[in-house]
Amino acid sequence: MTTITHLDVQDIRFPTSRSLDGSDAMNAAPDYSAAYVTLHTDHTAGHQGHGLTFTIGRGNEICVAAVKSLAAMVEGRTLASITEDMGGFWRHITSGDSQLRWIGPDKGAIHLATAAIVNAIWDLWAKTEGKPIWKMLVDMSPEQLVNCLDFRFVTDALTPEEALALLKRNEAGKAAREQEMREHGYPAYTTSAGWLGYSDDKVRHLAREALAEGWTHFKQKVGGNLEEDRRRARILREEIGWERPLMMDANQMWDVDEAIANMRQLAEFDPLWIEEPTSPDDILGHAEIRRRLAPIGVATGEHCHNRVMFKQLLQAEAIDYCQIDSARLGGLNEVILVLLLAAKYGVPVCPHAGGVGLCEYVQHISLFDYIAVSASLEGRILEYVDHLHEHFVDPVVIRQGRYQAPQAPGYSITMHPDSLARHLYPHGAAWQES
Ligand SMILES: C[C@H](O)[C@@H](O)CC(=O)C(=O)O
Ligand SMILES: [Mg+2]
Repeated sequence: MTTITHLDVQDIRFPTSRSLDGSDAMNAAPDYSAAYVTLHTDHTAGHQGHGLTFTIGRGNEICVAAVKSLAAMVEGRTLASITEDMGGFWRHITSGDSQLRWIGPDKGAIHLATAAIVNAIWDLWAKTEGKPIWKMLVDMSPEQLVNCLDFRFVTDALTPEEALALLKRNEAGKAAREQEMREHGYPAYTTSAGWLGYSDDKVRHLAREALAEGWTHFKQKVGGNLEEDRRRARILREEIGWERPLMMDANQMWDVDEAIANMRQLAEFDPLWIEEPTSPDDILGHAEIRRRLAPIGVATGEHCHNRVMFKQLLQAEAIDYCQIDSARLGGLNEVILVLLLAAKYGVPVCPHAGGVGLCEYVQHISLFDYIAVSASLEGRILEYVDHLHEHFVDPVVIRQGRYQAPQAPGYSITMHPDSLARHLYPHGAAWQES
């Protein structure tokens, strides 16, 4: 029996703003950061659970404080007492302390902190089972998976019985799809040539490099100056041609009518989707943009903080692509629920991964989605950004623009101790250099 003896949380920050990696129109100079959780245990093999939530610098200390406030929910508990009723555990950590719930509910720093802890529990569980998360999920029965979910507030759109039926409908082909993923990997697109703060030369050079590496789908940032957006789109089209899909991401810069007007200007570059065209909370605004911009698709989700928001985006037919974020939703339990909601509404899930550790997380989610939930790759493409993977013990592996299925047990989110020490904010060595 494994007991979680105590929880540690560290404020880890990478000075990515120095090179403008990750920059966009709204987030001009992000320092990719993580509130990094370690669950210490008395497991005889010394297993620890790791999880992180992602921020872009200042404010990371607020997530760290929120993790500390939630720590008592898991400290002293046996892993089995949690995993035998994962749905109940998730209800407990999100609603069990009504005073803490008040500063959410299911949103903001407290929900980001929830994600870090919940994902650390899943990581620990998968390590003790000796399986990567995606494989552990694929091997669970539909009943076990449904037992991990909290359907509160979504039963008008998805009941446990419907979730069970969705998971059962594609059971037949699971083994073949697993084999296919092990052999070929999951298709991805790169955002790394398209950050807003990069010079034209850098965009051109990175696009060429990415093409040579076998990338077939590209994303660029827009939403600053329209003429500059057009110039960068022209560069990208010159390099990648017109056959390869190009996506655009405005990171919430526009009002609804502005988004429509600006995207009509950018339509000549044939974008597959416009991502976060407006406020992430404006469900009807997204629906309006989608209706008036078709056939350009509308994508959103990296700032969509819970299952209720996704439910409404789907009910309102507001999105063509559902971009769940593995650390903004309250961890894997809520992610799985949204995968099922999206499957019910027939909307492809293309997870967000622009951040530290997010690529490591989402590869598991998309593999599980394909093998056990959607059984389709149509309209599905997983984001990749080429930053900070060297800090992870089991980093993502990409070949010819496809994520290779991870083999190591866990959620691939464990970081090297020296990386943690070096990037501990504010005293780590990385923060002492100018
Ligand atoms: C601040 C982040 O880098 C953001 O730009 C990521 C993002 O929007 C994406 O990857 O999509
Ligand atoms: Mg984005």
